[in-house]
Amino acid sequence: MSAAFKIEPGRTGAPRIDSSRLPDSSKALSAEKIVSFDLVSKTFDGGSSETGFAALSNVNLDIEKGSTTAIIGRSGAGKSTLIRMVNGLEKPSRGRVLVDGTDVATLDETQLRTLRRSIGMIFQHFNLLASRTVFDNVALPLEITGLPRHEIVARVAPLLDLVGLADKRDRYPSEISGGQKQRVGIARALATNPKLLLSDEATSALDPETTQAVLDLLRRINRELGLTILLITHEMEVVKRVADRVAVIDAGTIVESGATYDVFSAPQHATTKALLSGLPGYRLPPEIAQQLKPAPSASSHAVLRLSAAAQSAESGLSASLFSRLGAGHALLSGFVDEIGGRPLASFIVKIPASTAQTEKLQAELSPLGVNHEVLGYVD
Ligand SMILES: Nc1ncnc2c1ncn2[C@@H]1O[C@H](COP(=O)(O)OP(=O)(O)OP(=O)(O)O)[C@@H](O)[C@H]1O
Repeated sequence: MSAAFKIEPGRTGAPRIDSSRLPDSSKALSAEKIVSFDLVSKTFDGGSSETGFAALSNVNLDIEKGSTTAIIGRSGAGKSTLIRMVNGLEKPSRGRVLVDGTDVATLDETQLRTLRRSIGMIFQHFNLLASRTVFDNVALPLEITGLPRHEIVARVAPLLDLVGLADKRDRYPSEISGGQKQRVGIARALATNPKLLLSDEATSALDPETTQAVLDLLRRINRELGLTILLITHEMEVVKRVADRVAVIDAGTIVESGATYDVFSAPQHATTKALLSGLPGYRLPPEIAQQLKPAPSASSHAVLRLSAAAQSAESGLSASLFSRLGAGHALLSGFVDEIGGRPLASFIVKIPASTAQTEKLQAELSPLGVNHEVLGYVD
């Protein structure tokens, strides 16, 4: 776990992380911060309320240069408010937002315009101008800066190549698909050669196949151009596919953050667990979910979720794991997923409640590098 990513309450007790096992993209991250939220709070005027509505409270979060960081949380948790502070669209009521070390609140209009040119943004509904062709949409931010036409052409053409739309340059937005519209949005966001790309639910309006293609493109941009990406999403599939870092926000507070692999393999906070519960490997078989109780009775079984690096599974982990669970266990489901480029094996098992006493089980499973979580009890 990198020290540059502030650890919030809730990550205590998380599994130890062997940084030598981090994927190459994570290793390549510099510890330099591109964005820092420093004790940021935001209160909106609350209509009849005198105190207003606290949308963000004391948010501390660093975004590492070169990372792809996802901010996740339920609807209304404060994700958009947080991300909009990075380009000065929203101002903190307290605290500071630093971009490359500069407090955004101290910038005058001209400096703010310069900052915004260095930050690209893509949106759920693409925000393209219907009256402009693909080429002219991408060219727009450059026209605003007053760049001569020949330089605009020289900049836009390779961007259209990068996003695979060179053959659509003269089409209008109404003549291209949703995925292609988002590619135009990405090319437009890259036109001013930004150091940071903000993504606000960029794939939420796309079908799964198109989402994959757009995510692949974002991953390429992150790796090949070294662009830092800060995204907000409610899609956990998006997080596990592109984000090397994740921060979980709940009611305006960061409740958990860290490397995506660590957070996804051993979620600590109830909100994180709830957000992940729909992913394969976390999902309970429906008949078990229906029966699940919070406390054991005399004859009940504990339902556990076990997770471990799948490489260990190849080296005989599953055999030792299941032998340590004892003869009374039953495997309810198993899934190997890829989180941030690393395989993670998850099993849902049922064992006699008497063998699920945490300390004993911990002693059995820890040496194998297996995390476990008691999800509840069934008869
Ligand atoms: N301009 C505003 N005035 C008053 N309240 C606001 C304003 N903008 C946001 N809020 C409130 O602040 C809270 C956080 O809003 P925000 O849009 O940041 O959440 P979010 O996590 O992005 O939600 P969603 O996923 O639904 O977009 C919400 O309760 C919202 O109603």
